[in-house]
Amino acid sequence: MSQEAGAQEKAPDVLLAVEHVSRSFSTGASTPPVPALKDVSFTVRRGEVVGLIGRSGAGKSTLLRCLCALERPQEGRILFNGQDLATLPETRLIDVRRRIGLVFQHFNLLNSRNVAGNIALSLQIAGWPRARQKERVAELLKLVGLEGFERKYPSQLSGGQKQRVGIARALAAKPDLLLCDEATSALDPESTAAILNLLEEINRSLGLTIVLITHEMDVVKRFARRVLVLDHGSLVEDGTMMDFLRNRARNPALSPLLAEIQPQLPPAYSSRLAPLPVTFRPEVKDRAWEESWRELLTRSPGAQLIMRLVLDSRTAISPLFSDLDRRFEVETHLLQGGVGTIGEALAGDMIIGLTGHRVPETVRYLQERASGMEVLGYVPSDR
Ligand SMILES: Nc1ncnc2c1ncn2[C@@H]1O[C@H](COP(=O)(O)OP(=O)(O)OP(=O)(O)O)[C@@H](O)[C@H]1O
Repeated sequence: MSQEAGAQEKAPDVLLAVEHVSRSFSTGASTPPVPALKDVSFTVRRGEVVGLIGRSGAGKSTLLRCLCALERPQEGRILFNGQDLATLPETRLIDVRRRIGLVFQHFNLLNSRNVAGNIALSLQIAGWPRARQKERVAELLKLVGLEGFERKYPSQLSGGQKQRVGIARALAAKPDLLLCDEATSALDPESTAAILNLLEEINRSLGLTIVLITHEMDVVKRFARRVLVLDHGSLVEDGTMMDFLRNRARNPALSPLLAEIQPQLPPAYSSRLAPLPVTFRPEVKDRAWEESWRELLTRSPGAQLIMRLVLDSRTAISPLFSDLDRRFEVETHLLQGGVGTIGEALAGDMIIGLTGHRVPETVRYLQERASGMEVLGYVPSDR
């Protein structure tokens, strides 16, 4: 049995398997090659919606080009429907590319063709008989909410409408995978929300696998159930949005991305935030840390311990703050954030201040209950 057939048999629900993919670019004889992707591995199951995020230069475009077989990795395999795009002959790659629909940031519509003509172009390229093209175009216009727009030209459409045409064109030949490259980055917030809703609807109704590549954290938070994070060419996270929030403290690469969506300490507090005399280490039952808090209170009675808390849906809706007051006689101040929807579930993401003598016990108690926690420091008493 070939390696390819073996991979497909092992996991028939896996549409895409990226295995140890590396790609670098040479920029001249005297300079070392620039690594764009370093040993990247992940799989995407059929019907999944995955958000792939990274800052500028993280390697997103390079990965996208490898996924749609426009570029080959120097190392590793990219199995799409069990076929390795890294080694498949060019003649067979043409068929593979037809199984992948691409949605672009700047829509890439032909201005000389009307809406119907732009969508039909995909069908012509895929060799659909002319008689079936008209019916398929009508079906697609209905799907993307553009019935009655077939004779309009791109110049007569808004950005959101152009992207709907782009999505219809990408779906025309019934691909197995929809790859969206910064599909909402050129749109205003309202059109972004509408396009993300449309993609969600398409995933639900057609069961289509979608990989959305973006640098916008807000888009991923809103859309994807699973998040992949690229940083300097390496895959540094693969999990749910909640995993992502939980791991913030552990993985410094995530902080700048999460700063876009997570609550930040208000300036009145951040300007006074000081490091604790002894760092809280969640893994150690540390007497020195507990004693240092009591000693700090003698110098600054009423000091507030400042921490970031991530709560799962059950804890987020529980009366947690009054529970802390009852158990430990601490006051809890909600400084920023609260409870909202993350991915598909309700969750808490907040910054709180704790005052009281039993703050160390409270922090340990929260440690057991919170999905994620980070002690940021303390703010001295202003009394
Ligand atoms: N053709 C190329 N020649 C030389 N270097 C390249 C080439 N393509 C990409 N790179 C380099 O590879 C790295 C990753 O680039 P890539 O375009 O994949 O990142 P990106 O995450 O898509 O960034 P952006 O969000 O800014 O588009 C960068 O350091 C980039 O300069």
